[in-house]
This record gives sequence, structure tokens and C-alpha cells, in this order.
Amino acid sequence: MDPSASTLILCSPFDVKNDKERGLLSLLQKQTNLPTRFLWPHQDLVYTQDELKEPPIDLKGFLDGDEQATIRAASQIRAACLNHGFFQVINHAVDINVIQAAHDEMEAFFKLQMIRKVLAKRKPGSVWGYSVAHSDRYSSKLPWKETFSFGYDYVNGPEIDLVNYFKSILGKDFEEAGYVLHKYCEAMKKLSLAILGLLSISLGLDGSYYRKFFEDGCSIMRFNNYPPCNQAGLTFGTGPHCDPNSITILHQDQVGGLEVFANNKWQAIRPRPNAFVVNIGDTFMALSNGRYKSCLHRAVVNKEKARRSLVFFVSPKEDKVVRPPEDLRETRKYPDFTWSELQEFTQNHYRADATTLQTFIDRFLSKKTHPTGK
Ligand SMILES: C=C1C[C@]23C[C@H]1CC[C@H]2[C@]1(C)CCC[C@@](C)(C(=O)O)[C@H]1[C@@H]3C(=O)O
Ligand SMILES: O=C(O)CCC(=O)C(=O)O
Ligand SMILES: [Fe+2]
Repeated sequence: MDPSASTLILCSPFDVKNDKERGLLSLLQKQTNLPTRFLWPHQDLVYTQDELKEPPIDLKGFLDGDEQATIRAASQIRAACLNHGFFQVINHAVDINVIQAAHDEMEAFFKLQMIRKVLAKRKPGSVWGYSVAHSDRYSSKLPWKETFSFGYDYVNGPEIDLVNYFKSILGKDFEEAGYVLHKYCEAMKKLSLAILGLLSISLGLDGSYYRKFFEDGCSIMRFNNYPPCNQAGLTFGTGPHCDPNSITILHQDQVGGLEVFANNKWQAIRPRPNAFVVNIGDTFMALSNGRYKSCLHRAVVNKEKARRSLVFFVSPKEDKVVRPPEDLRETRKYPDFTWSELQEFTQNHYRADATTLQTFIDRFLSKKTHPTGK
């Protein structure tokens, strides 16, 4: 193992190599002082008891081709995206067994010994791989989570690629996981394109507009695990941020912890096993010329239970120019950029937060005006 991997193991509060270490883990979680690197600023730690009560959007009629139901769903989506950029969908046609199987594989992955998980460790500059609290990238405000991410190419994403990726980094016993995750990603691709169809209609565009833009995309699939934390009120599983990608489709387990900033306050999203949570990200905000809001959200942790979520970060092909359609382009809110430029910014220069897009654009424009950095 490389020295940085062993440092990671030593630093990590989530190390679980054997029963002795499992004991260590629970000791750590019971300690009165949270390691300072996990502390978040007081002003961020606003506690909420509110719950977002907006009803989920039923996709059945739209998926069956019913015109009235399509108009209804599109106008519900429009209202949600103009307001806060968040909605849930039900009757989405994703097989519950496919969802359950993906959760089972996620659980199997996180139960692995740390020594095996770090073999899949995320490389500097890359979004793919395993990360504990992003501790090798950041030194403060660490998120109380471990993640495992990999890409899903809408065109060149054949089953065999994912199966080989899982087998090569995790071993032969994860071959089946590759097939299961391939199925899940395929379902997410289908659902994302359907939602992009509704988003197009909701903005008064041809139903195929954004579908076409994303049909050769390359999305990012992620497992999130939030262990219980004795000092849950002092940290975050994922701090307040907007996703830099286009739209995000998330399935959370039954524990709860996701919160969105809507109507000027933090509101909890109660888990619904039959629903997918969808939020608008920065790239779609730019594609709608600022009409739709990139949703500010966060994940809190709790003292008793581990929480898990499956996240699909929908993204266009890396070199696609992010530019709103002509009909929405009256006064440009953002200049042209590519997804790979924004992604690179979040990996090498800036930690995604509530103002990622604006900061990226400001630096992007000043670099253009002063290419030498002066
Ligand atoms: C381009 C990306 C940056 C992140 C991974 C992908 C898609 C979403 C981003 C992220 C999840 C947004 C929240 C903050 C972040 C640092 C995280 O907590 O995981 C972000 C991702 C990342 O850089 O890992
Ligand atoms: O796990 C969650 O509920 C939120 C995760 C999230 O926001 C993210 O991974 O970007
Ligand atoms: Fe997010």
C-alpha cells in the first residue's frame, strides 16, 4: 500500500479493518470532542425542524404519452425549479428490485475492510474512486462521509466496462456488483433523459431539446455513506452546496438527513422509498440562462444510524459548450464554458459550495481578460 493510503487509514475516523478496529471506531464516535478537522462554522450549523411538504411529481401519465399529464408534470417542475430547484418524482418506471440491488451492493462495498476500499482510492484530479471525508483534498470542514464514485458514459458505457472496473479495483467478488450498477446506471440514463424532456417542455422548448444535448453525456454515479456521529450537531455529512453538474437524481435510504434551502429556510426531505429526489445543478442553471435555480442543499448526520444514498450526477459530454438555447438567450447571464472546465475547477481549484458557478465564471472571465494572471 502506498504511504498516503496508510496515512489515510490512520487519519480516518471510519477505519474498520477488524473487530478490534470496529471497537475503536465506536470509541471514536463516542468521544466528546469531534476531531477539529470535522468542525463546521457555527453560522452554517443552523438546525431545522421544518419539512418540505411539496407533493412528488407523478411521471406515469407523461411516460405513457398522455398530453394533459405531461403539461401538468411540466408545469409542476417549472414552479419548483423557478422557486428552489428541487422536486421528487414517483411512478418513474425504475424497477424497485434494481434500486434495492444497487443499495445492497453499496452496503457490501462500505462493509469492506478499509484496506480493500483504499485500493479503489480516488486519484488527485479525478472524480472516480473511493474517498474518506475528502481528507486528502481538504484540511478543514471535512464532511462526515465516505464516498465511492465512477463514471457512466451514455454512449460508450457498455456493461463490460463497469464490470471490468469493479473487478479490477475491488476483485472478482465485485463482478456481480458491476452488472448490478450497470443496470442501475442504465435506468438512471433513461430517467434522466425523460426528466430532461420534461425540463425542455417546462421552458417552452421542443421536448427533445435538452435530451439531444445530453444523449452523448457522461454522468457520475456515487455511493455515499454517512456513519453515525456522536457530535452530529457540529458537523455535516455534506456541507451546504449546489451541485456543479446539470441535474442530480438521488435515492436515499430510510434514515433521513437530506435538507434543501427553500423559501428562505432549511427544510428536511423525508425519505420516500418509491421516489427519486431530483435537483437542478449549476450547469443546468446556466443552460436555462439562470431561469432555473441550482438547488442549495446539505446532508446532516445523526447520532444513532448510518445513512446511505445513491447519487447520479447527470452531466453532458465533457467538451460540450454550455450555452442556453436561442429562445432563452435574450441577455446572457453566463458566458460559454464547457463542463470539463467547470469540473476541473471543482477538482483542482475550488471546493463546491453555494457560489461555485459565480466564482468559476468570475475567475474564467478575469483569466480571459488577463491571461497571464496580472
Ligand atoms: C464535479 C463533481 C464535484 C463533486 C463530484 C462531482 C459531482 C458533484 C460534486 C460534489 C458532490 C458537490 C458537493 C461537494 C463535493 C466536494 C462533495 O462533498 O463530495 C462535490 C464533489 C467532489 O468534488 O467530490
Ligand atoms: O446524501 C445526500 O442526501 C446528499 C448528497 C449530495 O448532496 C451530494 O452527494 O452531492
Ligand atoms: Fe449535492
